[in-house]
Amino acid sequence: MLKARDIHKKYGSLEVLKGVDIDINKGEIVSIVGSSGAGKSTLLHILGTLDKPDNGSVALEKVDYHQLSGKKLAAFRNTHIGFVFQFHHLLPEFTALENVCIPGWIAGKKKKDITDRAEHLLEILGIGTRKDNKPQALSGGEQQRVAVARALINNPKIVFADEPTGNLDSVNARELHQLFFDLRKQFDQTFLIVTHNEELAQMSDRVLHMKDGKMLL
Ligand SMILES: Nc1ncnc2c1ncn2[C@@H]1O[C@H](COP(=O)(O)OP(=O)(O)OP(=O)(O)O)[C@@H](O)[C@H]1O
Repeated sequence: MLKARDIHKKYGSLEVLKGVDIDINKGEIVSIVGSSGAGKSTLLHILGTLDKPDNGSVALEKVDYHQLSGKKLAAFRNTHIGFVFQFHHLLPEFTALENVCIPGWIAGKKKKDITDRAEHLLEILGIGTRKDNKPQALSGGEQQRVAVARALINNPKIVFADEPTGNLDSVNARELHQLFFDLRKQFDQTFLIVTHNEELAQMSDRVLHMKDGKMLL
């Protein structure tokens, strides 16, 4: 489903990615691990369209999306790619439900369909009763679940998660890990997760190890 070849990236004279290949199949939950500075987040940002590679290609179901630009790239990102970050980046003035709906509104889908799916996702994630609260009234774990629901609202082909549980205590982290697997079971959802969490890495279908800008075999 996701295929990247020979990804290179430099920041000034710093060579951060030195020819990375990656293949992810539909419905897989894959973790990327490696020491700090290995280039994991840079790779995830490139795969997720948030940054461009200097060289190499990235295709999602055969669409080489780094060839897209402007509005086409933004639309591709919004409809096909979900993101979960360490800090949830929820909008404080909107309720949990509204935060989940926003990417659906941007995609121009029917309001009722978006609301129904958002409510369903919040239910699955165990926070259905908290939907009318604004982020500040939610716990860290609840906020992160809202962020996961938001990532899933447009039924993305893949979700990229960068240290999704890095800011959570171990109980909340474990619960969120379990939810990724529940979502895979329910939607055949594909996840690529950068993590320092050993437990999450071990639960994954595959673990990819990065070192000094390269994927270890
Ligand atoms: N925008 C940028 N400009 C300059 N250097 C950058 C930029 N982004 C990342 N780097 C550098 O690239 C290297 C790889 O960073 P990256 O965040 O990808 O590593 P990482 O493996 O995700 O590390 P960590 O586990 O600490 O998050 C680091 O040396 C970092 O300082």
